[in-house]
Amino acid sequence: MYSYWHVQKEDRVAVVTINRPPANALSQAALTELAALLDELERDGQVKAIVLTGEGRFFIAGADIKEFTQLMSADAEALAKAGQQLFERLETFPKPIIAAINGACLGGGLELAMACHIRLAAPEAKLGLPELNLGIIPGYGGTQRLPRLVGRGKATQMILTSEMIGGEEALRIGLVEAVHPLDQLLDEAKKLAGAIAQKSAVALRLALEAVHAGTVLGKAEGMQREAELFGEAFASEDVKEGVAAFLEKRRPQFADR
Ligand SMILES: C/C=C/C(=O)SCCNC(=O)CCNC(=O)[C@H](O)C(C)(C)COP(=O)(O)OP(=O)(O)OC[C@H]1O[C@@H](n2cnc3c(N)ncnc32)[C@H](O)[C@@H]1OP(=O)(O)O
Repeated sequence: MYSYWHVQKEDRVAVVTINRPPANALSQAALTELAALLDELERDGQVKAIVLTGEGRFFIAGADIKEFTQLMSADAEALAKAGQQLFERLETFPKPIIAAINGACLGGGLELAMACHIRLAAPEAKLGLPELNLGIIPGYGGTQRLPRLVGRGKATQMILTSEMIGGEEALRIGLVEAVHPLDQLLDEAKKLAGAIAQKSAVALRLALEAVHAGTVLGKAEGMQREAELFGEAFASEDVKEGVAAFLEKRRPQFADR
């Protein structure tokens, strides 16, 4: 159904794999398909968590550089805005998205991974924003998200030098949450997604929104939003089940309502 994205749904988790040899570069067509795929995953009530990974030895080596040869300045601005919008959609997606970074995760690839909610990596992954090597700058949100994740100094250093770091270094600076051997990475990501999928879909959505609010609003407004969302959680059926299950010393069976 999609030319560049393979989707496997299993136990309420969708594993989405980009397959665009040789480097899984993000062409405009691949990004258009990703937007449609997100629509599908949002609608699918069976899917509660998503794992995003790359086929072969690359995660995503960036935007497709071959599409840059004819790009004019005005078109480039529009292209950046469209990419930013799509990655904003990932960041505000109502279901958790885990990036399983299996290999080169560069430029637009890292920008996509940074828009995901959680990142896991293999030690041999290579993460970086090497756009300056091409005489351009990151354009899909990299200059904004990287400093928020690793601090302004380290982000500026990575962007200005185009340095690529491995999974362990990415873990050390807070760019990824965990490192797993490559042959276990996908299983670990699925395991994490599966554990998350046990929660109420309502609470997952509200928690994601509350955390995101904190990154775009000031603290006082973020607190206000958290209180509102806390109130919304109490309007769900799942809160009754969660509290009853705790009191009855059993596992909750959430209806996701
Ligand atoms: C708004 C967003 C902007 C951006 O994202 S700009 C792009 C940022 N990304 C980059 O600059 C990364 C460019 N790629 C590389 O630096 C290297 O590649 C790697 C480090 C990822 C891998 O190096 P190695 O293992 O030596 O492989 P290889 O022979 O360079 O690449 C294998 C094939 O993949 C193609 N390729 C790699 N990255 C891209 C890309 N981003 N766009 C289009 N093609 C790419 C190559 O050309 C080549 O292809 P062939 O085998 O036909 O020669």
